[in-house]
Amino acid sequence: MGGVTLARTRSALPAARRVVVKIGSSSLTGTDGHLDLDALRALVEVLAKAHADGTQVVLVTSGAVAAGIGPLGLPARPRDLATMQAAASVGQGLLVARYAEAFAHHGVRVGQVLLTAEDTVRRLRYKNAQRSLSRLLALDVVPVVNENDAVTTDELKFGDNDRLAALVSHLVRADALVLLTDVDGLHDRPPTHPGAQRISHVGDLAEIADVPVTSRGSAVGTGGMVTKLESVRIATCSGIPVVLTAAVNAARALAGDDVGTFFAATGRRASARRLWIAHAARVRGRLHVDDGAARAVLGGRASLLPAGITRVEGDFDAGDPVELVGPDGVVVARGLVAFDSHELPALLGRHTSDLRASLGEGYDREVVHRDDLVLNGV
Ligand SMILES: Nc1ncnc2c1ncn2[C@@H]1O[C@H](COP(=O)(O)OP(=O)(O)O)[C@@H](O)[C@H]1O
Ligand SMILES: N[C@@H](CCC(=O)OP(=O)(O)O)C(=O)O
Repeated sequence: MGGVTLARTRSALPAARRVVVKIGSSSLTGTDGHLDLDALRALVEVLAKAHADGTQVVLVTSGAVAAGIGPLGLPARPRDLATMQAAASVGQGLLVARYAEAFAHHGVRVGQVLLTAEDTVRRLRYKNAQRSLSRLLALDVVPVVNENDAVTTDELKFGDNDRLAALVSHLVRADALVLLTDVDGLHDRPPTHPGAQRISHVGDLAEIADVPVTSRGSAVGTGGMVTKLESVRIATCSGIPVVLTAAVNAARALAGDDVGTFFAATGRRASARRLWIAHAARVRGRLHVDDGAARAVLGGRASLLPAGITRVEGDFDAGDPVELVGPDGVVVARGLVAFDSHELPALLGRHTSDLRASLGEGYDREVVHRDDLVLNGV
């Protein structure tokens, strides 16, 4: 599709050849917490029509945990990891079976793809997921994506599907992302507040910096508006426009009508790895750096060496995401650290030649390599 101009207006939607559509738990469940089959079928009808019109569709769907609540006789959505895993394991099969039936009704085949955060950060796994998704699309199948909740751990979990959807959009090089939820877009205050107004167009996220959003979602959703805006940030800063609207408006959103909130694309595509580092859900520690190191890193070309680190916070392993904090307490960058936290205190403030001489080869390496560093805001 076209370049920057198209992706700045809603005309990007009808022009899109490939869209990622994400539906949240809140839109797929009834008040009793069970899967709402009518809502699911209504969405499928819209997506099958888009598919028939020649748009490639990737569906990112929540609802596995919600779909497991009824069959397991749970009183409400579980909050502990083990019961969530169990509910998702029972619910995911049911969820995909319902999608397969509903799409089959329109002559469309679906393929289940379960991803973890690891699939977007490890290069080989990223390539693997990309190959699988693009083959499914080439075979005219609608991939039905969810997080692999039954096996993901707390540390490496997207948790909500909003960020997963943004990374999937990137993975498949989507022309647009549609986030479907239980409210018609971003409002100028939480929509339960009297007088809340829908915001129709956001050209840049800075415009809505003062809009109050809560991370408390519906009874079954996760993350509320906060994770949706994080997803919007990941997508728009990598060139993908987003529409955030109520599930009942899905068809109109795809048609480019004025429903929900349209977020214009602001940046160019970045690698999924860099996006993940920049937006990784859980930073495991913080490296406090001196002024010289902060400036060297902000300059964009330097790796972080032990000599520039003044203090280490947190308990992390080599490979974990950490924040780099300047002397003024401001986070300057995020990166993947190359040492375990317990190894670092002995290295702080020391020059690499000194470290090599006293501790041996391997200890003279960068603490965060520049390829693993992303400046604040990408
Ligand atoms: N400023 C705001 N504008 C719109 N919705 C908001 C805002 N602040 C908080 N929210 C809440 O975010 C909720 C949607 O998030 P969530 O329940 O996680 O949905 P989903 O299951 O679709 O991911 C809405 O029901 C709404 O109450
Ligand atoms: N992967 C989980 C989704 C977690 C969740 O609630 O996400 P969301 O409804 O998008 O806020 C599930 O299928 O239940």
